[in-house]
Amino acid sequence: MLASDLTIEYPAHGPSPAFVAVRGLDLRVQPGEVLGLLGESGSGKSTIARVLAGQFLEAPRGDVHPVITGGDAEVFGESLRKLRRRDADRLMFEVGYVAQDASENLPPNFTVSEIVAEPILLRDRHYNRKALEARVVTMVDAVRLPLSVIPRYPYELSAGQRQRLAIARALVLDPALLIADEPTAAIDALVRHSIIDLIRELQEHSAFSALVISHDLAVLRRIADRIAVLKDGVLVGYGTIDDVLANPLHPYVERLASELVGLSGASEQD
Ligand SMILES: Nc1ncnc2c1ncn2[C@@H]1O[C@H](COP(=O)(O)OP(=O)(O)OP(=O)(O)O)[C@@H](O)[C@H]1O
Repeated sequence: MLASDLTIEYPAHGPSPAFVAVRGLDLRVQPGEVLGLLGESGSGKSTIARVLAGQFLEAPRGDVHPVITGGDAEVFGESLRKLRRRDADRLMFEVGYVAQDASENLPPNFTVSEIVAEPILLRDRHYNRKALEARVVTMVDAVRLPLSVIPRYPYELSAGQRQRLAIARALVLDPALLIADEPTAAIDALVRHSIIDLIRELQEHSAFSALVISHDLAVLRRIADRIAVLKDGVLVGYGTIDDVLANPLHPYVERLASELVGLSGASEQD
């Protein structure tokens, strides 16, 4: 994945004027790398995730979808600026996407089995049923869910289990790139690390590239090889976590670095 001078805008709608959410972004996720995208609320992280996952050609009723108004991004050589509906469907099968609210938006009337199997059937509705069942078992097991959840519905699972289910669904087609938007946001602190460690473990096993988004540096420290720091839609830090924090190029990064020093000072005193 390569973004060059990428600018993304929400067009004017109703009384709301047009809004540039991401400006002049240069970003690359290398093959097999986990890149962390860090930034405070409203900095444009979800907009980038949605665009890079190719899920920006449609918007929910009454809303607008983001538009690439400058530069471009390429995902597996596909220009997102020129993306058409047909290409977006194909991209959906190549990029695993865990949206920010994925675990809360799982189809309520589908069982775990149907939810994990759905992307396979969308790609090939004649897929062999026995192979499909076997793939569901493999994925449920891979995300460390008990096989007893297979006939259950999302509302019967805990928030952490639903998140594992969303990850299983995103990875069922063996994507070469995973985009995970705040994968630990809806989960209590105790389970948070286990979800992040699970993504890292799956990534190491299957060697996919990943863009993991979080507002929490501690989360990214656990998983990312490098980070990109976003502030008000602009990249203000990019590199290994240690390099970015050691050479802050923006007051926001400086603040992050000093907060971290404060934290480690506090833990030394404990
Ligand atoms: N549909 C929309 N129309 C207009 N502006 C929008 C729309 N969706 C998001 N924005 C604006 O774009 C900016 C970036 O939003 P985005 O959701 O990408 O941020 P974020 O970093 O993911 O925030 P959070 O961590 O809170 O999810 C925000 O200022 C937001 O208000």
